[in-house]
Amino acid sequence: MEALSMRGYEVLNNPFLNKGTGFTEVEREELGLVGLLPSHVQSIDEQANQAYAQYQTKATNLEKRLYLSQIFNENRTLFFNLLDKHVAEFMPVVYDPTIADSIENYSALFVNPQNAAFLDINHPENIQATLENAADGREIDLLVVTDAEGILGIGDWGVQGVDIAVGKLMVYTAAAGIDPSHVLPVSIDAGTDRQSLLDDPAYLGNRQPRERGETFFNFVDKFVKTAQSLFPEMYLHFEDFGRSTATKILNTYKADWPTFNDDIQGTGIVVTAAVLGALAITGEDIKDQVYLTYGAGSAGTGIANRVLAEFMQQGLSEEEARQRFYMVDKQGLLFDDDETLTDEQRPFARSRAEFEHPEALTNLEAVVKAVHPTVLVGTSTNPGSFTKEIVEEMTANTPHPKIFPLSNPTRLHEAMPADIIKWSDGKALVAAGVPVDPVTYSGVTFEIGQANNMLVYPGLGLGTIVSQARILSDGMISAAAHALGGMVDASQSGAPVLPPVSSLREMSERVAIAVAKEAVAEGINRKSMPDVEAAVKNAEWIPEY
Ligand SMILES: NC(=O)c1ccc[n+]([C@@H]2O[C@H](COP(=O)([O-])OP(=O)(O)OC[C@H]3O[C@@H](n4cnc5c(N)ncnc54)[C@H](O)[C@@H]3O)[C@@H](O)[C@H]2O)c1
Ligand SMILES: O=C(O)C[C@H](O)C(=O)O
Ligand SMILES: [Mn+2]
Repeated sequence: MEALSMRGYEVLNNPFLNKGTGFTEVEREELGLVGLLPSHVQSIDEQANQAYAQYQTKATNLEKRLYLSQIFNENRTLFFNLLDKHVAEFMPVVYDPTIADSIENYSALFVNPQNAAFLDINHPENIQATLENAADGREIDLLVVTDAEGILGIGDWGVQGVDIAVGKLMVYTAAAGIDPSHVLPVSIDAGTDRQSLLDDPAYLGNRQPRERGETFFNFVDKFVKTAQSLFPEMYLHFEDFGRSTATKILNTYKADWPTFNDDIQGTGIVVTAAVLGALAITGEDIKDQVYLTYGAGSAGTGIANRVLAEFMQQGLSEEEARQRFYMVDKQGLLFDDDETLTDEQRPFARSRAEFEHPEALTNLEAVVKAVHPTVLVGTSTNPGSFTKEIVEEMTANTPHPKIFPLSNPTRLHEAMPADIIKWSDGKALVAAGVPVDPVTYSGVTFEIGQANNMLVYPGLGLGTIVSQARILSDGMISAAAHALGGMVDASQSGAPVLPPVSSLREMSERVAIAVAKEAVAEGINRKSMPDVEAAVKNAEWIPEY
């Protein structure tokens, strides 16, 4: 960034350069800031303490988020310094679940475009100018793009979904020290099928039905090719695309460019790590597990593929591994004679001949009774669907059921961890998509792991960016799952199946090192890395002046 060519208000109004009252007297002289600020020079710690005191006066999480966004809009360094000091407390406010409220209210709350690139489906000719304008001469290493067709579990939010790209990038910096001046959030405004937005006079996006098919895919392709030519070092992260486009887009680009789909791959890694963590606690063998997906969309099938790969890595043939997987979606257990199956579901579909009464397997409870899962993962967006009966049934058939309700935000969780622990008489190992408080049951305090892709995507991105890996390989993804899965404390009763969010930085660094080492081992790093650990540590941006 051409910091020194800017002066006065240009500097104060640039969130990547602004230090506010933190500018020293010398800097004020040099940058034409004399008289533009109150005279007292504050340290970043003083600024952060003052901001934290203000933060605490805000009544709701959404108000807290808006307050922090204001700091983000004005001074990125201060924002990330503050986030660093209070990471576990701020994460639910900056990110999930509060981010869902900010997306739903984006147009009404709009004050600042937050340096995002807003691509308009009606103007493919503007893609290049949009990306160039938004990058504003900055080198871009990381781009998070959403078309917002499937925001969390809350569906299509049109241009308002841009907040998920901004929010995911906040987590990249907070967790893995990605330099916030080297990132770009991107919204593809392809219209929306949400009638309430189309009817809302305050809605800030295109008021038209969502564009699909060839027009949509051609637009995405033009965007990807343009971004690749403008930002040749870029790691490309796709977020919250719809079930019918997410895998297709990932598969189009992943063999030639470092491309990542967070819902499919990030969630796959975190849940694999959670399964490995749970098995480390119970001492069970992965080969004895029976895995049931509830909600077989992008996340559900992405997770199942990653856990399946882990079964195979641990010695099962593909056929043996597939025998241990079942999938339930709206229609019930997925059968191979069902013509509505998606391409991603089909390999997991079962034969009706395996069951005495296949016609009865149209709901989760019936399937749980028939297949006796030991692992149940919810990515269905169907709240309350892991009932007492289901949890009791699993507990009757396996000593330690592993039950992970992952649908976000909180109101969509398939069950709340406290209920699962109660219904299983303290036997279940639970992880949830959002942060939840520890649960005390029969004298044991259970810490609940947060099986959210935030635990892994920042480190995965950092490791890939630092090594300048040509692609994000399957081996790098597996290395990330193992790095995270090896971080549980099996000796402590009530231990979580995943490490706590308070150790996000340590986790991300560990994942980044494992991922970069794997890139080097595979020979796909474009940057030579004699000392991977040092390279990862040196790459981490520190939020100080
Ligand atoms: N914890 C995490 O890190 C994480 C990551 C990704 C997604 N998720 C959550 O998972 C959920 C799904 O996300 P996605 O991206 O896979 O969405 P998606 O739309 O691709 O998939 C949802 C699937 O659930 C199915 N479904 C809907 N209602 C159902 C019902 N009543 N019974 C059974 N199946 C039903 C849909 O048919 C679809 O196949 C969301 O709530 C999202 O927030 C969590
Ligand atoms: O955004 C999150 O909190 C996780 C995940 O990517 C989701 O779509 O729910
Ligand atoms: Mn997502």
